[in-house]
Amino acid sequence: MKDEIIREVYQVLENRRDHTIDSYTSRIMQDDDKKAEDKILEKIGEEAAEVIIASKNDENLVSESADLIFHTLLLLVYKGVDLDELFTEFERRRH
Ligand SMILES: N=c1c2ncn([C@@H]3O[C@H](COP(=O)(O)OP(=O)(O)OP(=O)(O)O)[C@@H](O)[C@H]3O)c2ncn1[C@@H]1O[C@H](COP(=O)(O)O)[C@@H](O)[C@H]1O
Repeated sequence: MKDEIIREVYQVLENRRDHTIDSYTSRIMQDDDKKAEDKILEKIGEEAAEVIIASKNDENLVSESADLIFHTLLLLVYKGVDLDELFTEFERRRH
């Protein structure tokens, strides 16, 4: 199933967090305490703005949304949230 890619990427990000390598996600998560979190939060802010612009211009909406979702997942991994917590939250809201 295509939606398995989210779980797959999440696992890669957890791995990057726990086993440092020379890569974008690994590097951003290894920054000292507050700095790492601030960098990820800054990216989320930028990507959110890019989604707004993409929507208004009817251009690159899928790609910009993927960037925003990706960086949100990165934040959850950095903060130690289990992916199932996110899925459970969506299930809880389902009516
Ligand atoms: N899905 C993504 C993904 N989406 C976006 N990005 C990166 O996020 C960064 C910021 O995106 P931007 O659009 O802001 O690009 P930019 O303006 O060049 O960014 P800056 O670095 O200059 O801020 C870029 O370096 C993108 O390559 C991603 N990097 C990684 N992944 C996934 O995460 C996994 C682990 O990544 P690595 O740590 O690179 O191995 C990969 O296998 C992928 O599946």
